[in-house]
Amino acid sequence: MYFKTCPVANQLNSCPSYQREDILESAQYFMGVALLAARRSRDPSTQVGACIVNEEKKIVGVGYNGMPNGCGDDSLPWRRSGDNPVETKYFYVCHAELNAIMNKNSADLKGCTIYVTLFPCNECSKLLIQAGIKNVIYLSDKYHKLDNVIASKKMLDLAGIPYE
Ligand SMILES: O=c1[nH]c(=O)n([C@H]2C[C@H](O)[C@@H](COP(=O)(O)O)O2)cc1CO
Ligand SMILES: [Zn+2]
Repeated sequence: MYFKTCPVANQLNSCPSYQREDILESAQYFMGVALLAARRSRDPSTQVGACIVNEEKKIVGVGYNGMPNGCGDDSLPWRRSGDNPVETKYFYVCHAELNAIMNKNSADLKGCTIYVTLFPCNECSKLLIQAGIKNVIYLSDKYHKLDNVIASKKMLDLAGIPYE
């Protein structure tokens, strides 16, 4: 049993078995890392972060949505709509999940959990499934009515990957 205040000396930290108890839970920590990564995104409307964690609870990949490497942050559009889809961001932006997978520092991602601030789209779910990710933890599901998210959930269900 551990005490915040040592019951013997009635003094903080004086007990050899003292340890802090109000620590961040691991799920909060990993989602916190995803949220911090999202803050690196230059997308003016939606910033997404992803943090991939292995079965030993070690972070093995982090990413956020951004333009492809070498394409220059000012060379491609960030707008959401326009007369020509080529002039919107959607053809270009690399999703947070893709970047987290590509940034992995382990041989593979089999059995990993992904913490992601926005529910993965259908393309990202394909990547997660093929990479061997076994669990999805998300914060926002703001696009749950969109077909791509419905399709995404369909694939995750079929692949036996829970999301919560
Ligand atoms: O799975 C995802 N991962 C991800 O990084 N994104 C990014 C792509 C865009 O930069 C942004 C969505 O933009 P918007 O909300 O303006 O449509 O979020 C979007 C999704 C799902 O839509
Ligand atoms: Zn996606």
